[in-house]
Amino acid sequence: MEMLAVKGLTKRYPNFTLDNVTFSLAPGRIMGLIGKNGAGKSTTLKSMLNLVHPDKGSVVILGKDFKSNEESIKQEIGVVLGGIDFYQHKKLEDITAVTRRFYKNWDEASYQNYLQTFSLDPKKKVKELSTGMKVKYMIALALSHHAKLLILDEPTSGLDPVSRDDLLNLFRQLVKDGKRSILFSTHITSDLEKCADDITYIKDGKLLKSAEKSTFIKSFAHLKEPSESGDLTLEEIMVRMERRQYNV
Ligand SMILES: Nc1ncnc2c1ncn2[C@@H]1O[C@H](COP(=O)(O)OP(=O)(O)OP(=O)(O)O)[C@@H](O)[C@H]1O
Repeated sequence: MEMLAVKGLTKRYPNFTLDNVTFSLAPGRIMGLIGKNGAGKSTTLKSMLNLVHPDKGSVVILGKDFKSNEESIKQEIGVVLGGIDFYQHKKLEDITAVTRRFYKNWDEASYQNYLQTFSLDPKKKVKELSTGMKVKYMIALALSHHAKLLILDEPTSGLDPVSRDDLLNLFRQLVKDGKRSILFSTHITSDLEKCADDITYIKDGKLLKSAEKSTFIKSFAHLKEPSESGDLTLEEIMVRMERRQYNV
């Protein structure tokens, strides 16, 4: 069974349309959602989760239609969009106390274990955490209710190279038993060279390509210069696809 199947997702804003986006994610895999600023990555994630109401399309998560099973599916997924900056003055233990009540399958032993693993002090306030620690705390909350699908909007942005590498390693560990999958948006393409299995590329609100990483890269071979040997990097693919001409 697929972890996630998005079909024909469409969201119209006055000056932007997310247009008929379709992709799917299998168990045990990490998918990177890429696209330049304003391409529609966040709109894709928000529309999938009904945080903004899509005009068309269907989203099936863990075999169930999201719209008609929203409450039960939310118990089985972990979503980190935008972080926890609202709660700057709250202690982690207070945020956890609220979160814990929401999830029927909250696993306190797992939670305590993740706090230890990630060196998180529950007595600390959000404002006292580094960006990397905040992301790890959000992931600890998601994992403590045994989320099978993690959906993360730019989890590595603002992280230094060492913290980013650490988080990407964690992502690989999380999917290694084949029971979880991760979908995350980023414009740091080197993240994906390191850790993604699949790439979904949104350009101007449209799906340009969604495929397993090496297939994805090979499908852009036509962008290579005659003198270039080997595959293009994801960065080269994005830059060449998006390059604009200025008549100045
Ligand atoms: N609530 C809204 N009302 C109107 N337009 C919106 C709204 N939210 C987003 N948009 C528009 O939708 C487009 C896509 O935005 P979106 O945030 O999905 O892009 P993104 O790929 O996530 O960009 P970034 O990499 O900068 O985060 C933008 O043109 C944006 O202005």
